[in-house]
Amino acid sequence: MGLLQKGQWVDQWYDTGNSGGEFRRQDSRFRSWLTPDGNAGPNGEPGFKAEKGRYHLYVSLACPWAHRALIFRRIKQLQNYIDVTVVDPVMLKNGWEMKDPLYGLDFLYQLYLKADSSYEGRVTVPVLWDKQTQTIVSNESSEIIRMFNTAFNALTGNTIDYYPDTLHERINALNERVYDTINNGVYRAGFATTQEAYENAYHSLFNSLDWVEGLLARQRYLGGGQLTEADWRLFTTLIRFDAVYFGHFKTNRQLLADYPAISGYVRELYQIPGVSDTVSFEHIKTHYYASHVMINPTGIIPVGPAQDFTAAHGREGIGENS
Ligand SMILES: N[C@@H](CCC(=O)N[C@@H](CS)C(=O)NCC(=O)O)C(=O)O
Repeated sequence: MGLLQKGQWVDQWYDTGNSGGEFRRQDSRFRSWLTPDGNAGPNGEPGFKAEKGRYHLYVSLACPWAHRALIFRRIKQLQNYIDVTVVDPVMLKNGWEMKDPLYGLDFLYQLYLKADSSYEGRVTVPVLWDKQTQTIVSNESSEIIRMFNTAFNALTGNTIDYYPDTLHERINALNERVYDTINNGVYRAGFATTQEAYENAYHSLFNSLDWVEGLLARQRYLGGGQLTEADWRLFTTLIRFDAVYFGHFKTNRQLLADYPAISGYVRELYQIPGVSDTVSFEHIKTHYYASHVMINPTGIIPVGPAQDFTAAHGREGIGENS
């Protein structure tokens, strides 16, 4: 675990010294957009044109943020348009390691330096790479999934919209709470270095999970009757919860298996065609338990829990009469 400083890789755990023991996630720095025609994206910067075979996605199968991008690649049928490299599950002193098919690199930080030799900061997945200009288009998963949602529609013919105009406000509000308290909330609990910071994260996490359970008892998806990006953003945290966060990050008031609506919902999303192919519990468990030596110094990877995401989800008809 480390970061780039002055063109050099430095092995360093997260610094929580100036934030009262609280883990603060660094903002992503590469924020360009893929667009159908290469015109500027929402942030006004020059865009990158959606083209078959031009872009490459670097992911970790362990990482919930990278997982979002992988799911959108699958559900938007982009497999023949964008190739993928999966980094090694264990991330230690050199950061993410890989067998890079494009340039023969060994470490993800080398790709960041190739894009920008003056880049400073953490080296994270996912990375959406442009082979043509040899740079990073984006390393921000929330924006990569928005690009995948629409940029290739004319090429693939897949026009399913996970961020429909009519639901923007609702989805944005859901995303904000889910990001702060659940997606990033589990990390704020797990990476806290003071009791207070951990407990704050723990309580806001379970307040939000109780709220999600209430919503999902009444309606099929987070935004109502329609599956949206808000569901996929939540799903990648939920699927890891009982196997990793509950124990490793000490978010252990209860298992998700003990929330009836949430657990049926996770099974439903897991069973959507193609999604299970994006889930690797081997990478998920190996990564967290073997990489975070500060939290789990023995590196022992738990054998359990026994889980069956293929069991009947029972979500048909939820919310239909309301
Ligand atoms: N905001 C980023 C966060 C990505 C992120 O933090 N990825 C983690 C893996 S789950 C990572 O690569 N961490 C390496 C590090 O922080 O050094 C996104 O959503 O794309």
